Amino acid sequence: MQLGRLNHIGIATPSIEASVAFYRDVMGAQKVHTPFDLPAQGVKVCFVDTPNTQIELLEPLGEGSPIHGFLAKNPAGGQHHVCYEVPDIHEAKAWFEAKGAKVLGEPRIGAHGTLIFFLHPRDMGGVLTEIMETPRAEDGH
Ligand SMILES: CC[C@H](C(=O)O)C(=O)SCCNC(=O)CCNC(=O)[C@H](O)C(C)(C)COP(=O)(O)OP(=O)(O)OC[C@H]1O[C@@H](n2cnc3c(N)ncnc32)[C@H](O)[C@@H]1OP(=O)(O)O
Ligand SMILES: [Co+2]
Repeated sequence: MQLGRLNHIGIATPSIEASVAFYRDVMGAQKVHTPFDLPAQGVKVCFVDTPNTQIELLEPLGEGSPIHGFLAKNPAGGQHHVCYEVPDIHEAKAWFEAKGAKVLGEPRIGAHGTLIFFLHPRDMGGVLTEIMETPRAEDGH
């Protein structure tokens, strides 16, 4: 398996609106994308571009959101996960399983429209890690 680029850093927040204002007005973000809901993943998402990657702002969506647990421990929000790209999601899943890392659930469609999965933080040096298949040009993402 070949580790690709850092696609995004996931930041949990109680308010995407407030976080957008912070990244725009304090951090000088030049491009803030339109927020959108991902009900299947229990999140509202807003991407903020940086020159070499993206910030993925995540607000809980619905009772079962995985963000609720994080915000209960970190009410102001905080760094939630990192996401790396791979050329083949199924090859990557087999790779990490062979390394003994716990893959959380089956690959599913993520915020960029390609297959993703998560690796448990305890197997990743304490960092919740998302693996995402690199969008192909024809995917338009
Ligand atoms: C997919 C759409 C979008 C995209 O980019 O495409 C997203 O990124 S959506 C992001 C939100 N979705 C997820 O996070 C799914 C994967 N997450 C999970 O399955 C859970 O959050 C899990 C298993 C990481 C934690 O579950 P839960 O919160 O119920 O368990 P605990 O609170 O008991 O935590 C267990 C253990 O893990 C530590 N932990 C929890 N969250 C994190 C984190 N974000 N980063 C690092 N460590 C984390 C927690 O402290 C506990 O550690 P322990 O030493 O046992 O106390
Ligand atoms: Co993510």
